[in-house]
Amino acid sequence: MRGVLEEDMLPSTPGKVKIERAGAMSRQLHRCFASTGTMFLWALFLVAMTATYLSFHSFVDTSSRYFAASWGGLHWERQIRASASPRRPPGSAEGAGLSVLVTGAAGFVGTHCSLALRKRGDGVVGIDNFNKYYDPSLKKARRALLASHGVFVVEGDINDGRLLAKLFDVVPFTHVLHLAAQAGVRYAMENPSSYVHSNIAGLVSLLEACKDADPQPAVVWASSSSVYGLNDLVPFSEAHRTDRPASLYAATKKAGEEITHTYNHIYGLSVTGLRFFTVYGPWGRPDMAYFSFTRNILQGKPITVYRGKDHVDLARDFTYIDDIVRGCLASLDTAGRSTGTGGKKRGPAPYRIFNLGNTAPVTVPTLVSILERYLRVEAKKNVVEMPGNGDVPFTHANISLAREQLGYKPTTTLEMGLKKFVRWYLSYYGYNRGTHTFSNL
Ligand SMILES: O=C(O)[C@H]1O[C@H](OP(=O)(O)OP(=O)(O)OC[C@H]2O[C@@H](n3ccc(=O)[nH]c3=O)[C@H](O)[C@@H]2O)[C@H](O)[C@@H](O)[C@@H]1O
Repeated sequence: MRGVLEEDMLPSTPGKVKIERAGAMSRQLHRCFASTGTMFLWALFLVAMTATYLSFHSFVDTSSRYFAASWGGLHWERQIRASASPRRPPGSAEGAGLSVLVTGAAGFVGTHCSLALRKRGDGVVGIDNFNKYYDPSLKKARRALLASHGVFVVEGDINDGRLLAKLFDVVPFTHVLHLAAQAGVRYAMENPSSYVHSNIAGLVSLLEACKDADPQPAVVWASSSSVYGLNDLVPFSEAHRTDRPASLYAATKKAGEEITHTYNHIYGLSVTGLRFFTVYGPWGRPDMAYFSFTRNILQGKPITVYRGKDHVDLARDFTYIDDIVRGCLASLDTAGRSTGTGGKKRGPAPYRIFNLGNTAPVTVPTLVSILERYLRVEAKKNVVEMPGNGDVPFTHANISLAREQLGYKPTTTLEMGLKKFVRWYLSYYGYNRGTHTFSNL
């Protein structure tokens, strides 16, 4: 048996129902659209409804973005433009001035480079996500320092493609100095995904924005001495093997070198990768040994000093921040143009990699004894064998290539650099206000 609904739908005589239904429909249509005037009104009504829907949708979209994000709006755009404008005097010997987007601007190297650029009259806009890998109040203090020199730092993540696209919309940046990263060699065992998030996904997101930008900026970015991994030829040269990383951190930096190469090859982005060697100095990173040793020594807490196999001391080619800043600025100045526009390559663009080290390695126990001298406190040392946590026994940079092509010439010994660091540390953390005086600094 067929159901009632089914019976209603099937004609008793094929063809009959069509005629009847067609007649009924035309009567209905006639009623609805009795005149062309009514049809016009209906059309007008539909257009108005569609327009209302679309504008409401775009209002919701835009306002939700502004409520959710700390960026956007006319005032924000004005701040970005002002910060990005070079302020070199017209006709100055250095030329028109760069307009640089600095990622990780509230970080250690980012802050120093942003200040140096601003001081010589370049335009700088920073971006930083102020994550909690180490004390965010130090990052906020660096941001305040930058603000006092007219450098605006956007709070945002390099994984936010819409934010990056907006920044490039507002400013035709000539250069990107990409320093945002998840740093630290040993922390990669605790939180591996943070390295993939910042050093791989974040890097790709940034390069996508750079290749889409018109004009495309030249990109200078921070790789790491850790890419040399298990290489034991010294001093480390750019021509040596870098396919045996010892930590996930190093592996993400090495991946970054390969990823930037593809963007150079496919899209004509000018790329310079800088392999930094254990950078230290004022406003530095609290997770690094020289910084945490200083804190613990002053607080009377023990420090752990790692030692290599067969009781061999570990050594690092510690490089002072001012030398690194000079290397970064020279890289920006000599970068050469990206050749693509709107994601299309127009010709080959430079792809460079440089070691930026001090080329004078110092052992970790020597680092400790310099700090003890400046702090006038003997450290409580726990000497333990280096755990298998991604560390390498020594680093030592060959800097001939950077010297030749960038004019890079580090001038600060660890002794001199630590003196400046300790002076800053004592003042920043208020040690000089009490009864302590450090007249030796
Ligand atoms: O050159 C680089 O590419 C890297 O330099 C540093 O990494 P690292 O050299 O390991 O710097 P520290 O963490 O300050 O360690 C310096 C030395 O002190 C040793 N150390 C560290 C911590 C500790 O508690 N005890 C200790 O003896 C380490 O084994 C190492 O030999 C940075 O943390 C990385 O972000 C950077 O990429």
